[in-house]
Amino acid sequence: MAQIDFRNKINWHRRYRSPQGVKSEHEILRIFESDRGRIVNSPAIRRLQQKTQVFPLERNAAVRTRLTHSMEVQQVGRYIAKEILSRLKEQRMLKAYGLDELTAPFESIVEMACLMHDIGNPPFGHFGEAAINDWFRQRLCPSDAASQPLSDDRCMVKALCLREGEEPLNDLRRKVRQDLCHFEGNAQGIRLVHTLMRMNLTWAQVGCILKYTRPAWWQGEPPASHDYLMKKPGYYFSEEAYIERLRKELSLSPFGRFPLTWIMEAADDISYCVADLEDAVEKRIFTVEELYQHLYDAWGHHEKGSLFAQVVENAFEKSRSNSFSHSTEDQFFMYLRVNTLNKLVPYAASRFIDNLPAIYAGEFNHALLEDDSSFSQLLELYKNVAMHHVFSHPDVEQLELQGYRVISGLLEIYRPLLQLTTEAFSELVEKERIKRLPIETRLFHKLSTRHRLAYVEAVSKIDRQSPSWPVMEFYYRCRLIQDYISGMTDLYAWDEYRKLMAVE
Ligand SMILES: Nc1nc2c(ncn2[C@H]2C[C@H](O)[C@@H](COP(=O)(O)OP(=O)(O)OP(=O)(O)O)O2)c(=O)[nH]1
Ligand SMILES: [Mg+2]
Repeated sequence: MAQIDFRNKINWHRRYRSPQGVKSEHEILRIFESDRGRIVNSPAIRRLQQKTQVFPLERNAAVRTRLTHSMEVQQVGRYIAKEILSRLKEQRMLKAYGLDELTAPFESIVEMACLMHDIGNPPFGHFGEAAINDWFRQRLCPSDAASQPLSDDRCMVKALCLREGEEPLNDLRRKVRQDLCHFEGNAQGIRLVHTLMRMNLTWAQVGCILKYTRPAWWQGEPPASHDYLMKKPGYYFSEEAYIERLRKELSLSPFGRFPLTWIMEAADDISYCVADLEDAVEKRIFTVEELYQHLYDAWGHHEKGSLFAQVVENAFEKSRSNSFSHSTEDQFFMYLRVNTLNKLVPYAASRFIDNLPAIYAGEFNHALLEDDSSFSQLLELYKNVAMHHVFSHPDVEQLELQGYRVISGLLEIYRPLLQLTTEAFSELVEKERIKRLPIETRLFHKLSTRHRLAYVEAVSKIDRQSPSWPVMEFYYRCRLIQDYISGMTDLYAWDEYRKLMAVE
């Protein structure tokens, strides 16, 4: 394995107009401060304030949104990063790992990746994702393209149907059909940061949000050595060349991950597991007493001094013993959060350090908090109780079904744009108004300029005489629709849907 030297990973260059030459510690710090400014001031971050964490369309402002959740993840990520760096300092390993002048960028990259980690999530979270994928799957049937050209290929788009004897083109058709049916929040995040918002962040900062390393067009099982890292799609065909360059810039192996990404992932896991339970109490899905009982029952085996006793039981007892100054609920969650962090953060830090060679190489095929320790068991406990008692609550499921319906409905409304021929759509893009296409013209005007420009730029690079032109044009047109709909906030999607369905 390569020698650990973080100077080869914390690459402060940018894709465009990159700083050049040798940089001092101070100058490198400034580059990462610039990344922070670009991220914090981005409208995509602000949109997270109206996106679902667990409860769609929530009016109670004390319940978390994706934005308030992301701020908490940022704080936990910073805590883990500091813990790792302090330990390495005590072990006098900072210099050996090339980190002695890079501790501040290390922390900053983790923090900002945490703040951005959900930036590509569509409205209504996983239900929005499922709605997009189901809708495209029903029309493109990627499974029919998996083998030879079929006479009964159910794909509704002519340009994407496989044809005898058109082999290289058929491969492209397979790839496109697969890719478009694997919309994923993390992959959309990469697209947003690079292609749509053109934030031009440092390579290291983007590398840190590449959570999964499977291309969206991947078919079949991922290799066992990378089955965790390739659990979900991490980037699209449209960003293939960019990711290839990113890999070179960060010395990443083909399906390897950037080392600091494991910290972002652990911070997310630690944050949401307690927060989701707290939100459920705020929403009166259960009381603290009922929650405690659920946790107690689900833990099963109770032994004196267990992690459950140290964290959950301790929080419960403390919150009852001094309930005069605050509400029991606030007290319970304060202690539960503090106890949980005090156990899980040091554990995540030691897992990172103990597995540093594999993590540095990008090949550690697990989450930091995924092993058979009691620490991972505690995290699982919180998630299981949330799964059984919160996500499955009738009100939550009702709203999720509505969210699914809204996203499918919006796709249906915009379908006329996908039904135009390549020639007709190209004419519409060029002239922006075509008399014989009144509906398509009006739908086209509703798309955001940023997304339209990304489409125009992508198709401008394709040779219109090449046989792949209609395939690629249609690909980018679908991306355009997915960009537009996934970029909406929950509330915006809801309002748009009602307006366009003319129900008010
Ligand atoms: N309402 C609802 N929320 C859910 C459900 N499953 C998970 N959640 C919540 C729990 C967490 O607050 C949050 C999990 O975050 P993400 O949606 O980003 O997924 P996760 O981080 O697990 O996966 P990722 O690796 O980022 O794709 O979503 C569900 O079925 N319904
Ligand atoms: Mg996530």
